[in-house]
Amino acid sequence: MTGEVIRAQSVTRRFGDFTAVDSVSMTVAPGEVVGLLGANGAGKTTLIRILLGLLPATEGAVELLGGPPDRTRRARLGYVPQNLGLYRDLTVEENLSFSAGAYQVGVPDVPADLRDVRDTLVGDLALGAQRQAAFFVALAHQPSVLVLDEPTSGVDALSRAELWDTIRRQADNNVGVLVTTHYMEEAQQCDRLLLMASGKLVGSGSEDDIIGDTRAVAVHTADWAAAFDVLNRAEIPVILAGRSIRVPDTDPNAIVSVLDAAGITAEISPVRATIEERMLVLARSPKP
Ligand SMILES: Nc1ncnc2c1ncn2[C@@H]1O[C@H](COP(=O)(O)OP(=O)(O)OP(=O)(O)O)[C@@H](O)[C@H]1O
Repeated sequence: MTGEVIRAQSVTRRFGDFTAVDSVSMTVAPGEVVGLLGANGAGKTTLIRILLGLLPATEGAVELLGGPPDRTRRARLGYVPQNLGLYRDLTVEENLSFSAGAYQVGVPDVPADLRDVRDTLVGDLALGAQRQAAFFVALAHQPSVLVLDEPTSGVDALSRAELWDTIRRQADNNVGVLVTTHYMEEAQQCDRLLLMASGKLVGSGSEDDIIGDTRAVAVHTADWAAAFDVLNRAEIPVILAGRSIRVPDTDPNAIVSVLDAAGITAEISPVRATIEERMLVLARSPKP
């Protein structure tokens, strides 16, 4: 028996010849928010489904709340899957009643933000309100562990901030939270990060730990569109953010010579990579 709410020990999942999760060990403790990061297809959802006992591992062991992830332990879990897990042809209130019945708890009051739409079919709600409802339903039975698969995807910035307030309040009440996200500003709100690439856990710890010594080059030029085009054609991993050009994990001299050859004047400054750039580097060389 461990103090963690989630524990994976050398978990592997294969689909035929393909290894979706490759020998991953990780934990989530009560009261901490752990962010699970990785590019599309890195294996995050597959790992989550194994952790929750919804998919068997090919090898390795998982514990949810100190034991096998069976129905009894899942009753203490709040889970918001990517597709939200709500009944779209039931109203918000009906979803809440249904879930409360399944968990054998009283039906909580609909929160103020959702009161106007309590009698609306979930399928007719805007995505932000659907996500809010899914959160509320997942929390209604006061779970000890919360697992959120891209909980704020497609939600506006204000609703995102509110959902994160809710996540933080749960952790403050000693709930262990595992959350996947594609938003790097959200990754920064986690207590600890796990980074997956090609099924493997390739980084863990703080943002600094994840980035490690990965460097990037910032390219400043008035001809940013032409510079982007030329670098892209040279198969240099260039990123355009607004009018800023960044190139992770590449020799600055290679960038200068491609730009020189195209007659583009630019100022080049080596900088520390961001988490997104670290992920891009890993996605391009999937043998970490
Ligand atoms: N049932 C399955 N059969 C075959 N391959 C699968 C199955 N489920 C997942 N995969 C594959 O496993 C890999 C990991 O998928 P997974 O959904 O876990 O990634 P992810 O990191 O959650 O990606 P995303 O951010 O897009 O949700 C993908 O290549 C996916 O196609």
